Amino acid sequence: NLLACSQTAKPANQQSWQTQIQGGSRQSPIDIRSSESVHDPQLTPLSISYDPSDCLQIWNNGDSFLVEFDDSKDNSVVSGGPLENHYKLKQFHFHWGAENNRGSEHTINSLVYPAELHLVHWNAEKFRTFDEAIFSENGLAVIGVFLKLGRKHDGLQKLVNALPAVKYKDSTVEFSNFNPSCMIPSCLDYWTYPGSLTTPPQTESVTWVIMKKPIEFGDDQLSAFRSLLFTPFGEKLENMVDNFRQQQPLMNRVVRATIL
Ligand SMILES: NS(=O)(=O)c1ccc(C(=O)NCc2cc(F)ccc2F)cc1
Ligand SMILES: [Zn+2]
Repeated sequence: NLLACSQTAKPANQQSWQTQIQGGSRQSPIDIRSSESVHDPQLTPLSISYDPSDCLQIWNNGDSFLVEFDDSKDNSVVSGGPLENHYKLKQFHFHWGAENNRGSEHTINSLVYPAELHLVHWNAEKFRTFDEAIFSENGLAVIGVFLKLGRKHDGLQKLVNALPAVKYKDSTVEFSNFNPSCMIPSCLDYWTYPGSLTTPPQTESVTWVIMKKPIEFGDDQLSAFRSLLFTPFGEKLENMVDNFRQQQPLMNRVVRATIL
């Protein structure tokens, strides 16, 4: 039985207003104001199933570290909820802050989390490749999961132990048999809205699904994220921190919520 999933958030300071991308009408991330979200009874539960044998490698791309999956088969997919088709998992990555009072890209009633997980999927029924989908309407579905500091996350530790091998930009390390399901909250309540990539080219091709409940992870695990570098070997050391985008105007969009 699911615990009451309603999440009460304490409002924090207002996010600073940022100039919006030229001509963008559906940019991400945004602040989700729960009182303005629309409960949509037609939103079915998400169907998420991942195959750990699809996990290939970890890559420090200079923005974040990406855990990349083999998307040549149909084993790691998400469907249901707001999604018309099934979407294949391509990679997951995180955004985090230099300090615990910032890090997430989305916020809930201005409540910021120290980190946010993005599981990036592409619409394999409508498009042939990820690169095609990324530039297309309904091309991508990204599941966002907030991380809050607390108990160490046992499932995440395997990933944390591999991070020293990808300390520098452009480094990769083989990484296998990891099941990202361990990072999905047990409560499957979510918000959903039409948005964009949060890094260039910020294409407006993303259906965002933001899980209402955060997962917990430990201080040492967040420290491991913060000891990655933006810079390649041999260059000045710049810690990979504050790799989140400033929030964007909601414009003419509605955030829908589940009633689970
Ligand atoms: N933070 S987020 O979840 O919104 C996000 C997800 C994926 C990407 C991405 O794949 N970029 C690289 C990339 C860009 C392209 F334009 C084409 C291919 C490609 F791999 C960027 C941001
Ligand atoms: Zn992201």
